[in-house]
Amino acid sequence: MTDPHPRPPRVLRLLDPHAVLPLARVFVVLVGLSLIAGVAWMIWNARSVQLEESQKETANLAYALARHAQDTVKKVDTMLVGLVERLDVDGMAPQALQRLQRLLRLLVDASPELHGLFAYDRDGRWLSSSFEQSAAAANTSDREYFRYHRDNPDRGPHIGAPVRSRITGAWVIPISRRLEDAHGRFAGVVLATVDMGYFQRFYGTFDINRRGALSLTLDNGTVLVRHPYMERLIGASLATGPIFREHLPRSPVGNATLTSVVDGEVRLYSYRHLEHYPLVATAALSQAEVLANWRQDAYVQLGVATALALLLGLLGFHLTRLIKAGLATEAELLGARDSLAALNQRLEKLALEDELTGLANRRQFMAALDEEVLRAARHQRPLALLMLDVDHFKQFNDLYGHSAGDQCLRSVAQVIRGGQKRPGDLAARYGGEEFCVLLPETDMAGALVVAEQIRQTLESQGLVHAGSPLGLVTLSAGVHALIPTGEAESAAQLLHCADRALYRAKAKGRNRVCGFDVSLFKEKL
Ligand SMILES: Nc1nc2c(ncn2[C@@H]2O[C@H](COP(=O)(O)OP(=O)(O)OP(=O)(O)O)[C@@H](O)[C@H]2O)c(=O)[nH]1
Repeated sequence: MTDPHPRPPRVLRLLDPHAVLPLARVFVVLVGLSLIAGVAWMIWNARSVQLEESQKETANLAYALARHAQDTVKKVDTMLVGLVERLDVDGMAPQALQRLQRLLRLLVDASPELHGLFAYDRDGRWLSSSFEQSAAAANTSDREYFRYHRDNPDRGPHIGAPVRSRITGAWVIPISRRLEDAHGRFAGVVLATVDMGYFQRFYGTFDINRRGALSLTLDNGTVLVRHPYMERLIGASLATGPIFREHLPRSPVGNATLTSVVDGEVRLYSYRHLEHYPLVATAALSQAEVLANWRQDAYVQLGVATALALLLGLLGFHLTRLIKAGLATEAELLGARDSLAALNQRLEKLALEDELTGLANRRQFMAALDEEVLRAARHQRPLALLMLDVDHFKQFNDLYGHSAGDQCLRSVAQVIRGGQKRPGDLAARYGGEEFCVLLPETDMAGALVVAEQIRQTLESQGLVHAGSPLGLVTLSAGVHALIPTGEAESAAQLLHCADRALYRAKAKGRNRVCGFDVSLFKEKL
């Protein structure tokens, strides 16, 4: 058996409006999530780009600081080399030292980075200086740089921790070289003090926002210069900080994002160890400041994306409501269509069926008769018609009443319905107490047998009819069969002849079957 409602293919099932509703919900959620995810990705990407750019900026800054420190120290050291040479050649006689003092003053006046130039003997006593002789600076043997050169044969430059000048009180960075006599013994120290303000002014020209930091340190972590200036950091040690502990031992140049050991600020750091001196230049920008603009943009973008996602959600909600309403309307329409179809079927049945007996009515019978006549004519096959009429039915009604008469007609109809043997046979109520049975593919002999069977069956039912001579309900039947010519009159001819035969059955005493016999009828058919 074929399924009256076959399952549609998968693609069509997806287009089914009931499947569309969850699909629409999933679609709206996915689009909303994709929107937010896309914007979040863009924001995160912009953050990485911003950090990368800022890190490049700090690397360039560190390079500029290192370059500046390198040039400054080199220039000062070149002067020290010249001074050592001069003392070696001219000796330390008072006249030579007086000439030296004039030179030292000229050099300091011509060098903005210099605070002062000094020469001390092996005991740390003042030999010559760019300053007038001062009691405070008369002996320098307690200074770290002096002790370094006294105890160390190294003749290279030495950069010391910052100290306060004993003459001016200013912070200075001491750069010094060892003096030796002809036998290579320690003979004293030449010293250049570099003005810390010189570095501070230079560092102040860079824009590092409010919380950035620039510094110059010895490679052991001792702070020489720090911008913005912090008194407590000058000479302090950053040796325990991550740059000196972890990064510098691995690479002389590098970048890192670190939390400052000084003030706890998270900064993007770039450091660079000078090529020829034990100095490290460091530039750092505050991560919070670097990301400030990005953060503001991110809030705006996220706000817009969230608003769009909400709007999308609202539209989706509205859309699903519309789909739901559409589905409900569709269901109602389908229900109405089904009811209408059922009603139509019922009306069709009513239009073709006799209400009292449930047999085909006269309209259906006439249509079937025309059709069967044409079919039989086409195939040149016999077609038979029985006309059956209940005997003395008027008396039955009169005796038992109209509703008992109806019931009797139903019983008769039941018997006649039982007379239909083949699927093509059609029993109908022709009108009143008169019935017809149409028998395709049946000749006169076969039709007479069917009619007789019906008559006998009714008789054998024993339906009491006091007004009938037999005391039972009986019927009379007229039968005719023919092979239609195909002309329109065949149907009328069949009806007419069967009716004539019925008339004859009635005339012959009722409760009998008569076939139409043309010889017995005078009239021309
Ligand atoms: N109860 C009932 N009676 C009907 C119906 N249709 C027709 N009749 C009655 O059937 C009777 C038919 O009577 P007649 O045509 O005189 O025929 P008859 O009394 O059967 O006599 P014969 O046919 O000559 O034996 C009439 O009294 C009709 O009123 C019906 O649907 N129900």
